Amino acid sequence: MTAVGIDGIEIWTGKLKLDLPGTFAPEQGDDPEKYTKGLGLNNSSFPDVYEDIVTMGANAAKGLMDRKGLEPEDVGRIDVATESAFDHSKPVSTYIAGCLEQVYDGDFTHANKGERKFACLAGTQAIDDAYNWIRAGRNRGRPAIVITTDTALYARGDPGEATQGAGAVAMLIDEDPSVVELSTDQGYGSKDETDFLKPNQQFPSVDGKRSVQVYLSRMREALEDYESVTDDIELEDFAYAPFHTPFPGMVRKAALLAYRHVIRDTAHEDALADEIGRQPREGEYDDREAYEEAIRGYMDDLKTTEQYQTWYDATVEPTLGLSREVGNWYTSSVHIARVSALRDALTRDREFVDETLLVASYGSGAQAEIHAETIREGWRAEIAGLDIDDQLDARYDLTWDEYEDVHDVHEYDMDVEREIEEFTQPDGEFVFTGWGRMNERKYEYVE
Ligand SMILES: CC(=O)CC(=O)SCCNC(=O)CCNC(=O)[C@H](O)C(C)(C)COP(=O)(O)OP(=O)(O)OC[C@H]1O[C@@H](n2cnc3c(N)ncnc32)[C@H](O)[C@@H]1OP(=O)(O)O
Repeated sequence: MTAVGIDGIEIWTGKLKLDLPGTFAPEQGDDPEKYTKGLGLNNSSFPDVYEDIVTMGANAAKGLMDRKGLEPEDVGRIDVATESAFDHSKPVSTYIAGCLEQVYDGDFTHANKGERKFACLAGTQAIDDAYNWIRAGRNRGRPAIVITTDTALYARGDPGEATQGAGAVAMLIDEDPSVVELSTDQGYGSKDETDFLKPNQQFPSVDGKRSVQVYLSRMREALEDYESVTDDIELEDFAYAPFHTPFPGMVRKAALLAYRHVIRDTAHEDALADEIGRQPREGEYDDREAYEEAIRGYMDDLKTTEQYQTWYDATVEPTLGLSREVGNWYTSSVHIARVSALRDALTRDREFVDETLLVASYGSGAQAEIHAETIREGWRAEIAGLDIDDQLDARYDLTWDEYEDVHDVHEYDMDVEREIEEFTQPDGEFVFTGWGRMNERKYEYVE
């Protein structure tokens, strides 16, 4: 079967930055280490006043098309995944295609466009759609562009405010891909949950503590489902394991749970037995409560072992690099985790063509999905071509007062009476310019 997967990637970060330990923590009266060590975040990205999900998505897509030498007619499909859409009918992909048509000679008239929604999972689902479309032979040899784009803002004062972020990723999905080939096998964990939702509102209603538990439960179910369609997973099978990363501390919890699950009844469990005992088995306990307490004790011990730490440092920690500097990008989050892993491999000059990633996506509401990806020959050139370090360095560092203004500017219901100036100068990018006669948002390309 022809390989299908990710052939190219571009990232666009919001052009502003909030320093969490330096600027946010003092205003909250918090110890800065709650952010750097507890949540695992240093900075969040924010959109400047002329940026939104369309400009960020269009800028990422233009970067991708230019790098891959594509014209609009070459593209058969544009799907956008977002949980920050401002229009209940017209998909964001049409706005983005409209932007791109301002700068290319051709148009996307014969491209299929859509929008995917399942919280942060939607980007992975949009990749699935493209994969299925190509595998079904309906693509006429053309690739798909999948764009994940979000302004992940929370209401002021919500505990989630510390985990905000804004940015976009554009990915080219094609046959014979340069970066990774996607596995056909997938595992799902899915249940109707009300942990994080936006019922006709811009900012989420969140039960933060519960959302953490829901994430872990759905991930466990997805892992079990994935194991049921593949051979049992071995730790050695995966070079990196990129997870959906709302904040790195969440992944720390998920990785520990996944490790415990995967090593059960293996030589890895045996090797730890002298140090921390074997994993509790439910049948050995009188009731569920006692069993769960024993599991918690085992996990506390497990995370201190050298065996676990070595695996975590090699396989999971490198996936968190970008997240620590940008915060939660919702639909993009697992995709920047993958890029972080590949950047780590590049820095280490690692030869790992044909090695495998275990990719774990998640969306509140709630569903997790797990699949594998195989590294392809062209990964190194694609990842070396990213300019994300320059973008991160160029971000404008907001003061507290400026952060409050920026949050107000991006809040739909907020009537900002004073004029808030842009903090950065647009340069070779799409910008938001105001509203049209039908309340549509308008965009221009600034040279
Ligand atoms: C939103 C999505 O993208 C979808 C999902 O993944 S849902 C799952 C994740 N959920 C979210 O991201 C929801 C939005 N976030 C939130 O609501 C909140 O950020 C949160 C509930 C996750 C945490 O908020 P909080 O209650 O203010 O933080 P709190 O739990 O006190 O502290 C965070 C961590 O820092 C640790 N910490 C606190 N102070 C510390 C200090 N001084 N030094 C070191 N660590 C510290 C805490 O112990 C805690 O770690 P553990 O959970 O491992 O114990």
